[in-house]
Amino acid sequence: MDLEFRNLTYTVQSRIARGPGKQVIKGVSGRFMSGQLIAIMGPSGAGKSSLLNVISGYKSGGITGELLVNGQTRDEQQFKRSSCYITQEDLLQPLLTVREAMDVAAKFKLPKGAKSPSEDILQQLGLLEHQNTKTDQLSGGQKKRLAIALELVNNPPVFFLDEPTSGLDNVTTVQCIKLLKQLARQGRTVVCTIHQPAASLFELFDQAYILADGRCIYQGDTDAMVPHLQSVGLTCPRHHNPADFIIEVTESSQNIQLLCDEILNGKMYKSAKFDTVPSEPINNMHLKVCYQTEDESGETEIVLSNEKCTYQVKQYNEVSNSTTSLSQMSRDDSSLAWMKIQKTTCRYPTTFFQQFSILLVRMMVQISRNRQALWIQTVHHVMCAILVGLCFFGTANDGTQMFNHLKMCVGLVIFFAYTQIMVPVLVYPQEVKLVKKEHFNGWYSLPPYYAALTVSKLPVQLTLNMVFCTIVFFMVGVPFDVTRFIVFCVIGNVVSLVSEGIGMAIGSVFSVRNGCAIGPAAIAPFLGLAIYGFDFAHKIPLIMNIIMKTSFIRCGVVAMILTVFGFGRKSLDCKDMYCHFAKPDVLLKYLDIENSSVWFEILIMVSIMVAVRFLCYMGLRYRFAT
Ligand SMILES: Nc1ncnc2c1ncn2[C@@H]1O[C@H](COP(=O)(O)OP(=O)(O)OP(=O)(O)O)[C@@H](O)[C@H]1O
Repeated sequence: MDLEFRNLTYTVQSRIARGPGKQVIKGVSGRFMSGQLIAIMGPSGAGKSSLLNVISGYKSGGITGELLVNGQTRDEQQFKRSSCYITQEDLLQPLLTVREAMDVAAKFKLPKGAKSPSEDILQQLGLLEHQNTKTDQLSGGQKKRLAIALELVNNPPVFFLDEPTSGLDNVTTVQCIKLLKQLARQGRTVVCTIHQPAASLFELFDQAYILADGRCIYQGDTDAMVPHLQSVGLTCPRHHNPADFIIEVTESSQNIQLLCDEILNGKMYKSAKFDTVPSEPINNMHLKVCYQTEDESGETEIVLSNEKCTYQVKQYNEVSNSTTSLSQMSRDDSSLAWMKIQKTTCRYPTTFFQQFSILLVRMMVQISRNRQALWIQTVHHVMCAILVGLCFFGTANDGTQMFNHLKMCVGLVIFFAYTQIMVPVLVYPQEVKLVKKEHFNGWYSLPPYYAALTVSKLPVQLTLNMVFCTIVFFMVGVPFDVTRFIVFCVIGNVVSLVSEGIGMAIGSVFSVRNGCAIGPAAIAPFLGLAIYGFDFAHKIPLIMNIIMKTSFIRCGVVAMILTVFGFGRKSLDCKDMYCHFAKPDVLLKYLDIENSSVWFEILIMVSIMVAVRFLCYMGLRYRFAT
């Protein structure tokens, strides 16, 4: 697939300062041909990652200009199905083996019943011997290769990689770039950003696209760069790395301007194979009519429109003839054939329920293998339950301890709220990055992911909450009644699900650093409203009263008190001469909740839970769209 972009700009809007925004990419043009390995280079902050994100579709807002595929304005949905994006960070599903990760990718990406190519790909990429190693135990280079292998499962014709060599040593870097070159030689378009490669590495690339200050200062064959620089009076010293030299010359803004003007901000392509550099910009060459088709006999035919296009095809054949098998592969990978296949299939090769079940199984396996987290959660719940139980041990029937019972109800609700909000706030930002990558690369859609995420956590969460509630209930000595006990556990679980929803909503939108501060802060208003709502509910205007009733902590506490002291609870023992609150009804009246219904409070909490989980879903959609 040949990619082209014309007069591309990308503007980022500051979240804090208002204004026209910062233009990161400034009207650049360029084209990336299939069968080529292309390096986007430039000094730090030049806009390399931004350009890659824009061309790949990973970023979609704040963009102007034209994006074309095989010369035609591209259909974003269709293009996404034909390309994949490999992020700089090695985002791999933890706690799965290499083979399991590959098999999951194959299940998502291939139609049901299709033979999984996992073994062949692992063999080709030298990962077969590590197929039983967990993904988090792989070395940096192996992780990078696995990230590529996962996307190779459905053999997309376009690969985008953001700094694939970052964090790798020299030997592994060369191996990685050679692998990418091999992928390109098989007919794919492989575009990656890279930071000042060594001279030997630079030579491995077919094309260099150099950016400085958001503008293109060179586009063309890597071996044509030094002659081009010389032609504009910037002579690269002998034995100097050309990749270093071009970055060095960008220190001067005059050089940037000169080079940008020479290359027409990317409209010109410099080729070493041309004796004469084309005098006209490439975008006037009508390259769009140069594409491959497959007729009914399966033969690949090259359709040409003009002489300039013939050159491109000759160059392509020259490369692909170098090995017989690769030329065969390039036929198989004919971009048009790919487009034909993609047009007939929907966005995902699997249905909602298939995606849901694959995700659910994957999540359950990961949860069950995360022994450390399971132990920490279990110990936390049991220890806290025992501590609460010891604080209020056997006092449930003591009429003089009524206010301590109230404190216990408030304490239990706060325990569930804070325990459940912090885990997703800490874990979710990283998970969102990984899920965004998989979603962007067309593995699955958001609804089945979200459904699986919600369901997968329930068994462990509900079990631990039940354990906590049981220990507290019996240690404190609340009179046992089946309904009371079940409702007691239900309230704990509902409060924990609301808090988890709030934590997920925060974690999906904010980074860990911000989330840590926002998490507890998000609970605070509910807590404040709860306290305020108890003391002054009868003294404040109706509207304020309604707002306060939306505090899920207040609902939880009220429901908890109604459960502990309701359901026909008998009078408590009184060791003093007079116990004002020995009769539970007196306490409920004093708290102004004698007419409240435990079911109504639970209903409000369930509504809040649905609302926050919907907010979380919308937060994820927002993150994935930007
Ligand atoms: N969301 C954003 N908000 C504000 N500025 C941004 C945003 N995204 C990118 N930028 C700015 O755009 C410029 C280009 O960023 P980009 O990450 O594309 O550069 P880069 O060439 O990839 O840099 P590096 O090699 O250091 O990763 C930088 O000055 C960066 O600060």
